[in-house]
Amino acid sequence: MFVLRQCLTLGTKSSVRNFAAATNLVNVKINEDTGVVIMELNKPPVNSLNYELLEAMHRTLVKLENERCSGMILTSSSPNTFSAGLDLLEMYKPTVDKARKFWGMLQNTWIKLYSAPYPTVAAINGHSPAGGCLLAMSCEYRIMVPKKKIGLNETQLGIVAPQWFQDCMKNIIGSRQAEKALIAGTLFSSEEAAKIGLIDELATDKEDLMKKAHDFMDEQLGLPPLARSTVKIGFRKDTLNRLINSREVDTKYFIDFIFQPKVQESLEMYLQALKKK
Ligand SMILES: CCCCC/C=C\CCC/C=C/CC(=O)SCCNC(=O)CCNC(=O)[C@H](O)C(C)(C)COP(=O)(O)OP(=O)(O)OC[C@H]1O[C@@H](n2cnc3c(N)ncnc32)[C@H](O)[C@@H]1OP(=O)(O)O
Repeated sequence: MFVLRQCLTLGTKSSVRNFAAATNLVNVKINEDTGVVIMELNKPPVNSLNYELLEAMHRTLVKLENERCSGMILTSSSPNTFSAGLDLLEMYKPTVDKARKFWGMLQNTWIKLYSAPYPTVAAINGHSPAGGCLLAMSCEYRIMVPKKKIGLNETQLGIVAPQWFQDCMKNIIGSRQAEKALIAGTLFSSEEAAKIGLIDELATDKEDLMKKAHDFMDEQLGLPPLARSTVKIGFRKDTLNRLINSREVDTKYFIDFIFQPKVQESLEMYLQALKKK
């Protein structure tokens, strides 16, 4: 039986209440029979990743790992968008302290998600540009509804996908395809993404998406968990360590980059264009 609880919920009833009072940016549903969790991003309208949403995700991921959840399906409550990527307002005219805190939380969240020992599936129920694509790529398996867009489109916005975003893409679609996609800032349709292996499966609609996500999870739950997670971490450790060993440098790149007047100009124009749509 599924029980809907808000961020976070593997504890007692009273701890559920405490967490629910803290935030509703992430909904967490647990199948109490299997221990499989559905984490649903819930920041309307487009799940842009601001500090608060990332912090809620990070807190959830820490809890899931501590409580030994058996698997996690990542999806969103938005009808049209999985995640619009990083919240552009976090990068537009922030203070240095705010930008540093934001970037640190993004790094924390990615490290936890990418290294999660339990199986992870992205049930991509809508558009998934840039940081949204990063979240999807950090899961082990990706299933997507038709006729939406996914990719690392940063170049198109006059910004640059950080090295670890690029590494994730390279690990999935290979160096040549990733180089082309990153230079052009390509947003692939769901169908194109399936062709190049950026996503693993297409679903017909949200219901089919969740069914396929559960099917994948059932397969994974049939495998010995320690062997499974050891192989997973073996594949991911170089990519993880590359960021873990250079977090400060990565943060400095981010800060130096976004504070350039040209980058601020690009962000301003892009934000205006989004508002005018
Ligand atoms: C040398 C080394 C250099 C290292 C450099 C280091 C770092 C720099 C790079 C950092 C990396 C950044 C990665 C990112 O994730 S950047 C974000 C990129 N995101 C996007 O391009 C997506 C933008 N959004 C869209 O395309 C669409 O919104 C959509 C997701 C397709 C959904 O479309 P739709 O349903 O039609 O919704 P609207 O467009 O009308 O949007 C509704 C509402 O939401 C606002 N909004 C949308 N996206 C964002 C966002 N990412 N951040 C903040 N706000 C967003 C939009 O403005 C609307 O607002 P209003 O309702 O107020 O009009």
